[in-house]
Amino acid sequence: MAWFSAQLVITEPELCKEILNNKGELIRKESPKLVKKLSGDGLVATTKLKNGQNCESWPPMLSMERFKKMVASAETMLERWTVYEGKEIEVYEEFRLFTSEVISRTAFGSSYMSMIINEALRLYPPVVAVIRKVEREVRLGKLMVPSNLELVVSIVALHHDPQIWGQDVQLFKPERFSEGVAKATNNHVGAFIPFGLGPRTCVGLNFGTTEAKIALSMILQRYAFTLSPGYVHLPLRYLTVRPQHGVQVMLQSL
Ligand code: HEM
Repeated sequence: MAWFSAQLVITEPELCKEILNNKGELIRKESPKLVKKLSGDGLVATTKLKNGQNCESWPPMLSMERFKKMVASAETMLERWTVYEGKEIEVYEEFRLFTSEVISRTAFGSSYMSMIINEALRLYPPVVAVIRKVEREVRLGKLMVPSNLELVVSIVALHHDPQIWGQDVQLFKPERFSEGVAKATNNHVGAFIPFGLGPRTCVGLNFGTTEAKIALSMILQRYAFTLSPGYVHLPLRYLTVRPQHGVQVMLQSL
């Protein structure tokens, strides 16, 4: 736990769990202006309209137009299939590249690919921290926290705590997750939270991880790739964490 200007930065898994599990009566979600523009107040927020009625706010980034773009490739496939209307479709060709192994890996998690994705999200969590504001004085563990204080749940600190992950915390070791997240974190529920925790958990969790698995499966079926010697490792936080100079790879067609 540490002060960062007027904000209290929380790094203990138990406290983080307690804060994020709060349903918002005592500890409210607080987002930087830019994030608010994208995600509004989140999905569980209710705002008062001018006529006094309540209305559920819908995050701008979840607009229908954006969803349509996200599922564009599936739409293209479906469009191609419209010419087959009324006939049986030979789907084998469409799915030829999706071997049963890839499909089961993609669909049923617990694979080396899930371990790789978890380890990447551990070392480089795209969202480094989430912020909450204390509405009314509240007890957190042994602390009495006054109202209006901003709490920063530091995801990046939790993910780099050697007491949880061991002395090799800085190494990229997907095997940590070979027996699941609970085992990897020694049952510290709040220690691995790339998508947040509690009532405000990311709604894109399944979409995001499935999309990554499908994209990776498709690439790995067609190409082998190695990192280019020109790659410079420089993770940068600009709203989310990203490689400042991109990731240059050398592709070899299989
Ligand atoms: C690797 C990809 C992603 C990561 C690491 C991520 C991470 C997060 C985190 C940490 C939160 C919790 C914020 C908080 O507690 O204050 C969150 C919330 C949210 N995420 Fe994601 N996210 C990802 C992808 C997505 C995608 C693809 C979508 C949309 C399809 C999405 C939609 C949302 C929304 C709407 C919320 C707000 C939920 C609420 O406050 O009720 N995210 N995300």
